[in-house]
Order: sequence, then C-alpha cells, then structure tokens
Amino acid sequence: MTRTDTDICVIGAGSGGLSVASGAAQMGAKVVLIEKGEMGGDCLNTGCVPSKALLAAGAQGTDWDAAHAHVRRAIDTIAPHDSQERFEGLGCTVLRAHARFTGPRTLEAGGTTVRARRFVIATGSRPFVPDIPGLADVPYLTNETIFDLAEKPEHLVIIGGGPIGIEMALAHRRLGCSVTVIEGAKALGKDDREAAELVLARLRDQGIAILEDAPVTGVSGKAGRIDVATEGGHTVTGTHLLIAVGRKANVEDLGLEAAGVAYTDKGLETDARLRTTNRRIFGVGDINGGAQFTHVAGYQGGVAIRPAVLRLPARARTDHIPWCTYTDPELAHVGLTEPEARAVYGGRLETVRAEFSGNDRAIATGDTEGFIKVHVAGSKPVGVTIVGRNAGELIAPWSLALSQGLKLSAISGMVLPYPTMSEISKRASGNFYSPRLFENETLKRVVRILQRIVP
Ligand SMILES: Cc1cc2nc3c(=O)[nH]c(=O)nc-3n(C[C@H](O)[C@H](O)[C@H](O)COP(=O)(O)OP(=O)(O)OC[C@H]3O[C@@H](n4cnc5c(N)ncnc54)[C@H](O)[C@@H]3O)c2cc1C
Ligand SMILES: NC(=O)c1ccc[n+]([C@@H]2O[C@H](COP(=O)([O-])OP(=O)(O)OC[C@H]3O[C@@H](n4cnc5c(N)ncnc54)[C@H](O)[C@@H]3O)[C@@H](O)[C@H]2O)c1
Repeated sequence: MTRTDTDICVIGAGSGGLSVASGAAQMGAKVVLIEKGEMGGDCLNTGCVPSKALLAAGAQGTDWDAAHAHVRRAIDTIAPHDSQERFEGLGCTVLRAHARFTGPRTLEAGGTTVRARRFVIATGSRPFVPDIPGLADVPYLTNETIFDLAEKPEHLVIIGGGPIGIEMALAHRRLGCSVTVIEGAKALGKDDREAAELVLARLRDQGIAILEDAPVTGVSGKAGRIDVATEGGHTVTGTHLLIAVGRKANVEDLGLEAAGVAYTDKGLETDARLRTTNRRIFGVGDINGGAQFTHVAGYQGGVAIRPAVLRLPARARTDHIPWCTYTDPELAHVGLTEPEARAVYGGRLETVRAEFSGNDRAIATGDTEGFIKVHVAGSKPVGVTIVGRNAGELIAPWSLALSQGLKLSAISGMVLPYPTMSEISKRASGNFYSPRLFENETLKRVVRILQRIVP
C-alpha cells in the first residue's frame, strides 16, 4: 500500500469531477483524480455525446453501421479532452481504480491510500432498473449498452418517456426501426405541457408510437420477441427493450459511513456550498440527485471549487438552470417551470409569448412551427420555454438573463441582425412592454400635449 497526501482528491472523472480537477490543478492545488471506469464518465461514453451523435447520424441517413461509426468517431474525437494524459499534463495524479473511504480524511484506491485536505465526490449515476415483474428474466438494454448494439432492432420498445426514452426513440426511428415508447405518466413530463405536446405530436407524425398513462405491469418473452404489458391489459411486442425510467445515484460501496457522509437513495445530502455532512467532503453532479445534466455537474464543480480550493463562500443556485431535449423540434427551458413560478409568485406572474410563425427568418426558412413562452415576475424573466428549430441555441440569452438577474428590457433593448430566429426572444419581450406603452392613456395624453406645446 502506497500513501499519497494531497490538497484535493476527486472521485469520478465525469463532467463534474473533471471540472473540479482541471480548475483546482490550474489554480495550483495538488490534485488526485480517481476513476474506476472510462475517463469522461457517462456524458462522453454512454450519454450526451453518443445520443446526440446517433440523432445527428439518423438525420443524415439510415445506415445502421455508418451511424454507429459516427458515434464512435464523435466519442474518439472528444476523448483526448477528458483523457488521463491531459489531466496528468495539467499536473493531476490520476489513479484508475475504485475509490472507497476508510475514514473521514482518507480513502483507498487500488493499493494507494489517499489523505486529502478536501475530497469531492463526483461518482455520478447509473440507469435505474425498476422492479417490474419478469424484467430480470428478459434481455434488456440501457444507455450503457444501447450504443454498442450490433444489430438494428426491428421494433424497439422503450419503457420511459423522459429525455432518454424520447431522444432514443427519435434516433432509432430515424435509423428505420419501429419504435414504441411506453410512459407511466406523461411523456416529457418535466417540461411545459403545451411545448411537450407539440414535440410528441411531431414524433407521432414520424411513426413513433407513444403510449402515455400506461404504467408497465409485466415483461415476458425472450431475445427477439419481448412482450410488455401495461395497465389496462394492453400488450406491446417488440424485438428489443430499452429501460429509460430515470437514474440511481452511485452512493454504494464508497465507504460513505466511514467518512461520515449522509446520503439517501436519491444521492448525497449537501448544503448550499455543496458540502456533505463531512465538512471536508463535497458532492457535485448526478450524485447529488438534483437536475442531472452535464452542464449542472460542470456548474456545481465551479461552485465547489470556491470553498474547497479557495476557502471562499459559495452558493449553488437552481433557479437559472437550462436544459434542452434534442428532438425535432427541440424543446428548451431555463429557470422555473410555470407551476414552480406560480407557486413562488402567485398572481404577480405574467406570461408572454411569441410564435415562430410570426418570425420573418422562420417564414423564409420554413421553420414556422414553435413558440416561446416567458414567465415574468415584476419586470424580470423567471422561466422561459422555447420549442422549435434550434431551441437549444435560442435559449442562450435567457440563460444569461436569468443567471445575471437581468430585466426583460435587457432582451427587448437588444439590437439583433435582421432576419434572425433570435428576434423571437425580442418579440416576446416586446409583447410584455407593448400594452404598457401603446395602451397607456396617460402616455398618450402627454405625447399629445408635447406635440402642441413644444415647437
Ligand atoms: C443517454 C443520456 C443522454 C444524456 N444527454 C444529456 C445531454 O444531452 N445534456 C446534458 O446536459 N446531460 C445529458 N445527460 C446527463 C449527463 O450525462 C450527466 O448528467 C452527467 O454525465 C453527470 O456527470 P457526473 O460527473 O455527475 O457523473 P458521471 O459522468 O456519471 O461520472 C461519474 C464517474 O465516476 C466514476 N465512479 C463511480 N464510482 C466510482 C468509485 N467508487 N471510484 C472511482 N470512480 C468512480 C464512474 O466510473 C464515472 O466515470 C445524458 C445522460 C444519458 C444517460
Ligand atoms: N437532452 C438532455 O439534456 C438529456 C437527455 C437524456 C438524459 N438526460 C438526463 O438524464 C436523466 C435521466 O433520463 P430519463 O429519461 O431516464 O429519466 P426521467 O426521470 O427524466 O424520465 C423517466 C420517465 O420514465 C417514466 N417511468 C418511470 N417508471 C416507469 C414505468 N414503470 N413504466 C413506464 N414509465 C415509467 C417516468 O414517468 C418518467 O417520465 C434526465 O432527467 C436528464 O437529467 C438529459
């Protein structure tokens, strides 16, 4: 057993852990980074990158092998950025082993005992596999296996209509598979209902069957013929089954008890600084069980660095987090959803909107389907949904506005090139101010007086 003393020890080399390790090392801290699997974690290897690459490949053509080659190329192209070599180049000591705490200030990983001033747990999450009768006896795929599938499914049945289920449904439909999504509640249920309905309608137009309010009651069959039964006596038969019903935080086998770190099955218990119940140990990313996105893991990494490395106060916010589901049309959101905003602001909340069909660029390019909805409290946007072509790009100024606490006038006052899709944001903000400006009798009277008395 060798022994290493360090300033910061990061467990997990995914989006969260890599952010902390690179930032801390470049600020001059001594860093040990420990990864038991692939560098880059879920996002690079089994999440964001392969899923977006498969969606893009399917939009170009239906060749299964070519699509999977594209997925591989995308991962291989990005991998050097997350690699052991790069992090060693930044000055980190990288251990490729399973880490387990042995006490409040020590852990053990592959024959090395690491003692650190501060630890960051960024062990992420894995697919949650529900306790559905019969599931254990049939072959099924998860996000950890679906991107390596050699044969093209004739009929892919997906349990779960969240972002994973819906994106995988579109990717496989584009590649020529029959696809059925079985959702126990509402598909894309965390999103604005009207926007989600629009996306689901377009997916159905493309031939994807989406069953909602259909909790699965049992699974049976064998490879190549799998029956999925739902409440109400409906049975869907497919050749392959994908389970996409949420995530499970990787809290097990980490020695958290020895470290004095409290957790539930949702993840670590952390405070606003992302400190666990052991003040020297922080949690970032999916392990915290909140919004599970790469950019959130990166953001939390940046927050945790302040107290962990710089000994400065910090506060992780959740009211300015964006997300996007990469369907066609895309569905993007930032900040509070309408029910969340109503719960906070009640009758003070106003919602303004604008349609893609009223945007000149959208008319010119034929992308007229979609809308933007802005929830406004006082004069500040608190939540924005965009559904339409490139919604994930169009949400950017709103992410800035919410993170900086800008007023709506910051958006309506922008001068934008004409004709651009971005003008839709300006139009929605304008729709907030227009009635105040143009239906204001006092203003009209003042203007009339000014015209008469000022030469
Ligand atoms: C199919 C899919 C598509 C997605 N698409 C998007 C998207 O488009 N946009 C987006 O923002 N998010 C997306 N996500 C979510 C995103 O992938 C995660 O939120 C993100 O990867 C979380 O990063 P993390 O660092 O918390 O965890 P991870 O990336 O999971 O990294 C954790 C790392 O810790 C390692 N580890 C675990 N336990 C130990 C241990 N005891 N010792 C050593 N190492 C350990 C693991 O091997 C892993 O490499 C997607 C997820 C999936 C599954
Ligand atoms: N574009 C993106 O940013 C993106 C893409 C994919 C994944 N992700 C991240 O990964 C996380 C996990 O995605 P996910 O889609 O697995 O989880 P999810 O929790 O978002 O959705 C799971 C869905 O499965 C349904 N469900 C649960 N049990 C069921 C059952 N027994 N039968 C039928 N339906 C059932 C739920 O009602 C829910 O709608 C997301 O929350 C997101 O944070 C992000």
